[in-house]
Amino acid sequence: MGLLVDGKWQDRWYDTESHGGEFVRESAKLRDWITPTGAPGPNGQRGLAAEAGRYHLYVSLACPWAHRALIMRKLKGLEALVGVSHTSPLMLGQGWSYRVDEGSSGDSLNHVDYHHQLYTLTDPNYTGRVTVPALWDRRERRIVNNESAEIVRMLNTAFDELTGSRLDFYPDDLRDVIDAVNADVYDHVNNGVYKAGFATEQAVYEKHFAALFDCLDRLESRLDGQRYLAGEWLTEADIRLFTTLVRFDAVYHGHFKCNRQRIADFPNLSNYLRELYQWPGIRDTVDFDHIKRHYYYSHPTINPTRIVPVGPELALDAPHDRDRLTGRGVRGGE
Ligand SMILES: N[C@@H](CCC(=O)N[C@@H](CS)C(=O)NCC(=O)O)C(=O)O
Repeated sequence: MGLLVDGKWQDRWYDTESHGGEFVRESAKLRDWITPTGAPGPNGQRGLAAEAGRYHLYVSLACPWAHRALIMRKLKGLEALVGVSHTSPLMLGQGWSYRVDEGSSGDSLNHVDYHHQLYTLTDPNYTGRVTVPALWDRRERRIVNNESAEIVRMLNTAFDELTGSRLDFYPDDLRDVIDAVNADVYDHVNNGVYKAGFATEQAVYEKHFAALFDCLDRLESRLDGQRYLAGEWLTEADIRLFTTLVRFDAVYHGHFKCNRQRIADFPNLSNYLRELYQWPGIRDTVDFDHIKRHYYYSHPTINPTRIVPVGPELALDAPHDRDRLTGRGVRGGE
């Protein structure tokens, strides 16, 4: 694991020491947008036109951020239009790799061995962390965007003319509620598990542990009276929570020491997790072998033996009770 400095790869673990034991996530740097016509993005970002076959997603099947993009690609019917390559689950000295012998799909597009090479193809002097997901433009041979929250939004709308999909995971009238839930879930759950797990000071770990479970308690209550996070419609807020929940009992509970409870111990969250896991298409995007091998094998500061636990048994295919609440599916699909 490491990062690029002036285009040179350096094998370095996160620097928590200069932040008092805190893991501080770096903001994504590549922020262009795909739009239907190539018009600028919502905040004036450089726009690139949606075209069949032009863009390619580089993901890790282990990564919760990349997983958001994979789910959106699936649910929006983009599989024939946007290709995918996945890394090996093992993120070692050279970071994410496309070594087929280590479980990657390989990179049939650019034939790189390591994900950082895609960043230096984009900018030979790139400085920063080298993360998945990355959305690649085959025409300009560069990464368009490496922020999953934005990739999800682009996939939600940019290709609709080409696919005919009318599903809307970020409807106008629900944006305020989605944005508010996302902010809470991002800080305390999606990133919260990392802040607890990568902390190198006891007090820092305990602070993030408490904030994580306070947020899970809030979500548990919220989901008692409504089917999805924004109400009766499944939205991107649910997809963003799902990718952390589905990894929780298998990885975050043990590896990141987020062990006040398992998700299986929260009646509403566990039923909600099962409903989403069973949602047509979603189960196919979940790979527990990659998930478990990645975390337990790639973080030697946390798990130096690299032993990957065998359990737990997960019952994600068991029936759920969410039909007791009104659910209307995804907006646009009615
Ligand atoms: N803000 C980014 C974060 C992505 C991210 O941190 N991905 C992790 C994998 S789960 C990664 O590639 N980490 C490598 C590193 O930090 O060096 C996003 O949501 O797209």
